[in-house]
Amino acid sequence: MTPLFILFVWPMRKIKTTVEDCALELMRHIEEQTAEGQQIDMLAFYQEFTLDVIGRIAMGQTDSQMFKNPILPIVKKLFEGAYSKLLLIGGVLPPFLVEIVRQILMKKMKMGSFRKINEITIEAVNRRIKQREEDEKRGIEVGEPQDFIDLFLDAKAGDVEYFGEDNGDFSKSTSYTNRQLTVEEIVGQCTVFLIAGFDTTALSLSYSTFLLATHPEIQKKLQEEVDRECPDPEISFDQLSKLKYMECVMKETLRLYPLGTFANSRKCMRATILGDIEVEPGTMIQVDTWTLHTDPRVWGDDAKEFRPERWESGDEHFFQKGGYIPFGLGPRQCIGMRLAYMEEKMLLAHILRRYSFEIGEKTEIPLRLVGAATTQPNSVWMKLKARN
Ligand code: HEM
Repeated sequence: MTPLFILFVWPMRKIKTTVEDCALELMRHIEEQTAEGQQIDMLAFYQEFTLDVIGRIAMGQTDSQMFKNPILPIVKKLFEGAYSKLLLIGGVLPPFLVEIVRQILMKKMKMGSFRKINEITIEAVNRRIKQREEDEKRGIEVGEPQDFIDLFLDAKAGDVEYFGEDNGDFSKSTSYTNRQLTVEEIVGQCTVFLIAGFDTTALSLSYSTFLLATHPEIQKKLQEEVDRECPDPEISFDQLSKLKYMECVMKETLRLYPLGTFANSRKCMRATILGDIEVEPGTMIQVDTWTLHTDPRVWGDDAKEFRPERWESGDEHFFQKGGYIPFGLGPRQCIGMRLAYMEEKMLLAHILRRYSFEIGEKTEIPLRLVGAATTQPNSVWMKLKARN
């Protein structure tokens, strides 16, 4: 079953309030921890932020858990573990080996970090079911959904989008349903959101931060836009949509530092010719997103440069050429894209109104990239200079 429907029925405007709450909470921590001019590792701060957002919209968390969230070290382990490497090579293995890798992963998932995350989510879902039962006994009607758990509990069969084993051309995930979800399935869905939405967005924010600090003229132009479009203490949904240069910065960041690229893999369902290569049905194809995103035939001679302006005249031509796939492509494209962009815009706007990112002695230049399932910088230490 695809979690696709959930981000359609959940109004982004409602999520905006939660995202801004989390952004303001992070601002308090930033202020506290940089008060004496200390440098901070922005990667760690962004992970606190994105986990808080996902925790509050998908995991039944009711208030901020920043810098005290017991789930954080567990989730981080998921991305460091040996099985994230298995996940990575899974995309390029022959089908019979993919099945073996899948079995190993399933076994691993029943142990360790996944088990702990599952336990926490099961508890949250059961708590919500109990709460609803008690409310019903007291004659209290089910109100507006507060988060994804409510939406999943309310979902009827007709709400669920279907994707079969394949769509004729390629296949990816395989399961689907036509009935109300069980607790196990709801827990599975929430866990998918956690895993897919936590690290990716934190990393994208980290890379943007690094690029802004190393390109002060671009940071200044972005600050001018934020000052102009977001003059009030609270940033509205409409103000966010006016941050056009910010969008260019985010797109350019994901071009130079694509994430979760292992997910850009597909099983070929029909005999196909790619360039001068014949691809047999059943072959697993792994797209090399890093190379694609810096191909001079698509991007020009300055392909390796950070130049957000290249997006200012629209992006259709890049998509038409198939040269830009940070969120994948087709029916299984990332469903969290709008959420990720909103989180990034909201947080960066709040930070850049108050501070400028500056390189400090601890900043690693160039970034030291580590990891497996998602490539990530080892750290993104920054000085945050208060603006006048
Ligand atoms: C900058 C942040 C993000 C990046 C770069 C990113 C990237 C990707 C990529 C490359 C895929 C594979 C798409 C494909 O196979 O065509 C994917 C899938 C997915 N992403 Fe994201 N993602 C981000 C944020 C999020 C967030 C915030 C969420 C949810 C809270 C999310 C949820 C998902 C889910 C559920 C899938 C699987 C979709 C499916 O198979 O139907 N992602 N993402």
